[in-house]
Amino acid sequence: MAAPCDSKNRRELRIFESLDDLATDLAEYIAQLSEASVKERGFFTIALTGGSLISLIGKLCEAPYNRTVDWTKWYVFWVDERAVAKNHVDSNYKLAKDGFLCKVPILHSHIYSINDNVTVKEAAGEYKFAIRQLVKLRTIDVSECNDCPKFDLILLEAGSDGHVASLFPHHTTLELKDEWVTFITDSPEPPPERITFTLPVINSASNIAILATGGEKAMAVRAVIDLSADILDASSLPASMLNPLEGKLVWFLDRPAAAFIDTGGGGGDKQIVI
Ligand SMILES: O=C1O[C@H](COP(=O)(O)O)[C@@H](O)[C@H](O)[C@H]1O
Repeated sequence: MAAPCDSKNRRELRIFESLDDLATDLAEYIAQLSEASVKERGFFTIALTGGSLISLIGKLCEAPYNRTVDWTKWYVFWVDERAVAKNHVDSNYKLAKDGFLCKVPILHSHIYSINDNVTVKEAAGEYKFAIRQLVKLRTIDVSECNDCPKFDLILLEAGSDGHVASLFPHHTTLELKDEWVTFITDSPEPPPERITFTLPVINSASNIAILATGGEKAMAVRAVIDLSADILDASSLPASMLNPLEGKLVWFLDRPAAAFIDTGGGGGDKQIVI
């Protein structure tokens, strides 16, 4: 029986002068987590998302990481997927395959993409089943707080409305406590049908990295980071509901996205524990 855990809410902000600086630091951060997980558990389980994230992890495909990362120990998942064919321009799988997976030697059998040939309900069920099998084998670690899968790293990107994965403001999916994976048919952003991890799974990860780049995300970033304690209705801003139970949350921001938060003045790349 899992014991409830108190969230330590360990959060860190990393703010970069350029996207190139951000991408360099992000690649090093992922490579270090991969090395630590492989050393400790023999595997590295990572869940990807869509958006600009994939191009920002591109430096992992280059030297030194293309040689130093133990790619054969990687297991790749998706935090969310859109219900479109795998060769569709909106597919998060296609984005990751073309921009990242085809450039590194991850084993094909370790890539857990979401079925695009069945209904979203069936795809969510199949995906949950696959994850459950890997939890039983301890390829995916398990949270001692709630028996949820505990991914080594979940990568997210905040939308300008504060959504993360396919968890949108005020949506009932934000209330799910017992489901690992769910589906929606009414996404406010196209396409309407999507499959997504729930908050309990995301918050059970050992590490959550969330990216926000560009000025159009600055208001949402400010609301989550500076004002999160004052938000009366957290569901208006799903990114404010990221609250790792045992893990660590790191925000990767460029200057435009960090424009409205207090970074203590001065320029240069910054790392702030909050
Ligand atoms: O719809 C989605 O959006 C987010 C990123 O938001 P964007 O506004 O920067 O496009 C993405 O992370 C998520 O995987 C995706 O399905």
